Amino acid sequence: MQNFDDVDEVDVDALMEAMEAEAVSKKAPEPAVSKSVRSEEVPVAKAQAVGLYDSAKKSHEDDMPHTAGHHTADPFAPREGKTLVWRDVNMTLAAKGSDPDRKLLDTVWGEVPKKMTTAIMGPSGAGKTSLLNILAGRAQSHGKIKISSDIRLDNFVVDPTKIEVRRNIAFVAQDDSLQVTSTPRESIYFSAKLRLPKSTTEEQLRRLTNRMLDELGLADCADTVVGGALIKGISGGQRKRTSVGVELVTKPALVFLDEPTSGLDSFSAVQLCQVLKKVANAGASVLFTIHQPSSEIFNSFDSLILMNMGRVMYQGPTQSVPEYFGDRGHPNPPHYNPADWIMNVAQSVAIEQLDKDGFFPKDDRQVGDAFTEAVDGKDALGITITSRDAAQDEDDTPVGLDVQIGMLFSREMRNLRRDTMAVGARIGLTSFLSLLVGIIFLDVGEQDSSVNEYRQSQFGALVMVLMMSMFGTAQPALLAFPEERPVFLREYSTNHYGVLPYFMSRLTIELVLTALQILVQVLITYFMVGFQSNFLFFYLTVYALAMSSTALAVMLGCAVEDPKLGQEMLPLLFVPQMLFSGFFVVPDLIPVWLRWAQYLCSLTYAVRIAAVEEFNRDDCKECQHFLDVINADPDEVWWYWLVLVALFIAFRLFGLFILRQKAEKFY
Ligand SMILES: Nc1ncnc2c1ncn2[C@@H]1O[C@H](COP(=O)(O)OP(=O)(O)OP(=O)(O)O)[C@@H](O)[C@H]1O
Repeated sequence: MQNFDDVDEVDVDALMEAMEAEAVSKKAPEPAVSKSVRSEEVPVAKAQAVGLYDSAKKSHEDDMPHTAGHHTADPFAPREGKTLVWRDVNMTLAAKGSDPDRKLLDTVWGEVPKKMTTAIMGPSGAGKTSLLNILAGRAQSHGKIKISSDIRLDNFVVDPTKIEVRRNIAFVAQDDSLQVTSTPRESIYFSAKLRLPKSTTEEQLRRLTNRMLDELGLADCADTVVGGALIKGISGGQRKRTSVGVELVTKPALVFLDEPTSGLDSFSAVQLCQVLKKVANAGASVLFTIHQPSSEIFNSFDSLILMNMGRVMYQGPTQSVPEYFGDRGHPNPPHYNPADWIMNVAQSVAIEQLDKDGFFPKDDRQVGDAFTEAVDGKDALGITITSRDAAQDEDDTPVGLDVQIGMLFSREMRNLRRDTMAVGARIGLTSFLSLLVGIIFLDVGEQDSSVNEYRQSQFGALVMVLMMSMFGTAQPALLAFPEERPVFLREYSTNHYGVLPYFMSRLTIELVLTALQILVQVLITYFMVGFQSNFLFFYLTVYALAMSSTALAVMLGCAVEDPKLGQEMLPLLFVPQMLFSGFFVVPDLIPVWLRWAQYLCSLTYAVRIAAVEEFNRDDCKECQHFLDVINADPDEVWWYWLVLVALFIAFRLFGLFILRQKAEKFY
């Protein structure tokens, strides 16, 4: 064999020939990029490495045109692939007490070549998920975790934590985060509609969706809701396949999946792997972690990365695995599933012994200089530089904000229609509490307000109705976002829609739902208590307070990750409001240094507006005095309205800001 010590000087064609000869003997699927780096194969590895980086440069020349595949209704249409290469990926957990630093990933290297399926295997805790997350931009240094890496996409250095890069990677996480009230058909269509170019016709979207459902064996449950903890729906395996379909329908060039076959029966697992293979054949690079594959599934992978204790124990073509292990003293016993065998070796043989046996190959690929300039006018994401500024190719234009808001809104409406229990419980509870208040304060509003006791009760009824609207609407709003968070994060990070359309569609739903809830509440209490204010004015006041309270709750919901924590924090935001309402303590008696806080309380303003409307009567001097005591000035009602609306807008904007900050983080 030739001496390839000086790879930089070597004739690439000769190297390719040598590599092909080697690959033929091993029946490697795609010798141009696949590698095995045991010591006697170093020349081949180097040749492949040269091929790898050379192919990265050439990829722009010999690939399909950029828009290829966009305009067909075939989810397996040919596409421009991308090669992802990485080296020196390190992840360290900083020392704690007397424990030293712990290397969770140690100088990990590898690649996902285009047109191939690459599996990451390894014992539990080996670092598979951590590696996948780093490559997908879903992990970053934070707290005690330090991460460093050199990741290249078609030989451009990229930082996958950047949303632009992440959006080019179709990612199927281990936990399925699907909208529980959507069906698999609706979920896949939703993804296709929002992520494929605007020019894709409805007919194409429908056919793409149907094809995806058929390929993944989901045709029988295509119109059953996904379901969740409270709603009965499709099975766990069907959910998993739906998650895969949601990503694959967009014809991605890079597909990452975290344990896509877990929870699937063996038939469905094979079916899914065949689908992944088809996607790879279409040009995509497919990378996934997998636990205990059957030998049939194992042999279907083109390439394997075996991780052990945060290090790369093997990297190369799957077909070479038995030989690689055999050469190192661990031959695969006859009729033994090679996947089980290599896991067995990885887990039962001491790491020092494995080192001695010659596992854990070093990365001796010749990593050339990364591209810094666009190749053929295209950058790392395969986007023509000019089209970044102005979408040159009309057909490639993504859908606009209108479509995003429309799709999100109709999904929310569908959610309301299907989750009747949640809406029913909300309206039912409101009716019950309103009736209770109505019975307790029956006709109180019709009594003589100049009598101190009656006036106190009237004011009590007023504050009670307002507080009820505050809690009754804030609670569901607070819980809604943390519950929906996983779905939002997945969809946002995979480029379904922006933060603003999501926020707007949620706001619209809240406006409608809250209007209905408050109408029920006001209809019951207004007439039973016998309030003296104008009905419409009373309704608007209660509604404005409810919207401002939901804005505060949504802000809190966006800030906390755990719904339980949010619920516990709710009293912290609302109890002070009650104290400043003027009902429990006259504002002038509150310590001066704390009084400023009342200006942040929407309840204070709503109480003042409602009190002025109820008690500002010329025939009742006591009422005028009462308004003075609670600091409700009839001449300043417009000002109270202004603050109430301003608080609503401020809380909403702040919520939007927090959501935007959090949307880009996964850790
Ligand atoms: N944020 C973190 N903080 C502390 N340790 C972490 C963190 N993330 C990962 N680890 C540790 O890193 C190691 C690798 O974890 P990882 O989840 O990547 O393994 P895995 O191979 O995917 O395991 P499994 O097959 O069980 O999912 C584990 O020991 C895990 O405890």
